[in-house]
Amino acid sequence: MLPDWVYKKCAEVSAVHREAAIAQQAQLTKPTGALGRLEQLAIELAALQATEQPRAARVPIIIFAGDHGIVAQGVSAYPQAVTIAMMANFASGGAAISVLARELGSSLEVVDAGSLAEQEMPGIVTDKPRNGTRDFSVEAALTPEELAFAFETGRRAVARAEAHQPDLLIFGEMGIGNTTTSAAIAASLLGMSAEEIAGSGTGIDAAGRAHKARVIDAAVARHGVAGASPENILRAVGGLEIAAICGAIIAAAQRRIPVLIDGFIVSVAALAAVRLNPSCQPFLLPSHQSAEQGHRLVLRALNVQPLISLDLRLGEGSGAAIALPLVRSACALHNGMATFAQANVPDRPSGPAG
Ligand SMILES: O=C(O)c1ccc[n+]([C@@H]2O[C@H](COP(=O)([O-])O)[C@@H](O)[C@H]2O)c1
Ligand SMILES: Cc1cc2nc[nH]c2cc1C
Repeated sequence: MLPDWVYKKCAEVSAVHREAAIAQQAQLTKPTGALGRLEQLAIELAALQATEQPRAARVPIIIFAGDHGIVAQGVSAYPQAVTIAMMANFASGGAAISVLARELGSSLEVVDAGSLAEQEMPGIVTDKPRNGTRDFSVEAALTPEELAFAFETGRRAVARAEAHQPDLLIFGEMGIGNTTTSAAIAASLLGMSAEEIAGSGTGIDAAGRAHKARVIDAAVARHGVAGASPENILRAVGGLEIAAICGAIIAAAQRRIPVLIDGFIVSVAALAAVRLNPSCQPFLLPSHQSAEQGHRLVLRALNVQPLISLDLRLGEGSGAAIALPLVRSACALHNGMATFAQANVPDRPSGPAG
């Protein structure tokens, strides 16, 4: 159902560079382990990038947008028209991620992966098989061909980003209704009830959340996708921007480009990517834990620990962008600190007493 490249092995993580980075960390002028998880981050990045000097300088941001037929069931606090309006806001520089991209010196590309926009929009790449998904409470969201197209959309975006020689990539998303879609995918992949995973998204109340969970559980049962293959889950209850991100993650890992994972929706796309192609797993770097209820469960399933937890629930790649300076600090420390020998600082004595 999906293109062959989706299943091709991702780049090898370099054990040689991991060992070299571990040895380098041990020589830096600090008590062993004193930089905590930043040490691990630098070591993993060195292994992923197969380099002695891990880098997080060039980090293009790509936002994939899509609309969701499921909004007809009253599952979002905001009108569907926000998706297209925010796409224009990203492109004209007024959205949170636009500000963060400028602050970080990152390029920002907006891809219409499946919004309801009838026409091409200025400053936005249009690359979609249809306008919006079907309402998955009544029929499958996508055809197999539409799903395959969305994966290619993700791969094409990564191929364009390669021109910037990225050290890392950040993928963001925009799509009113996409926390419902993501919760349906996550519930199906994890074999859990929507009650455990569905959150308040853009801000629905407790009654709205209970309704959202019922809509999801009924749809998962209707399509019979609890515990099904990721391909069937994405076709039945998926979203075009989510499938595009899934393809983009695999394509990035195949090109040895680590990805800083954003919030709930991007993490669900990452979980589907890992289920489709487990060799992309090491290339997923955590950023933040979103306020969306199910994010903790999805991060646990991905086996990653978030760097920060600031109750963000914006999406757009904003959590990853906010966490990027920590990754940059980890690299700068790894590459720039003096060793005990260079600085003439006495190291801890080796042996049992040391
Ligand atoms: O990234 C997150 O964790 C996150 C959590 C809640 C909401 N969002 C954003 O809000 C939109 C989806 O919310 P909703 O309520 O319409 O499903 C979508 O555009 C996401 O970018 C994002
Ligand atoms: C205004 C607005 C901005 C967003 N950015 C990402 N999701 C969003 C949802 C809304 C409603």
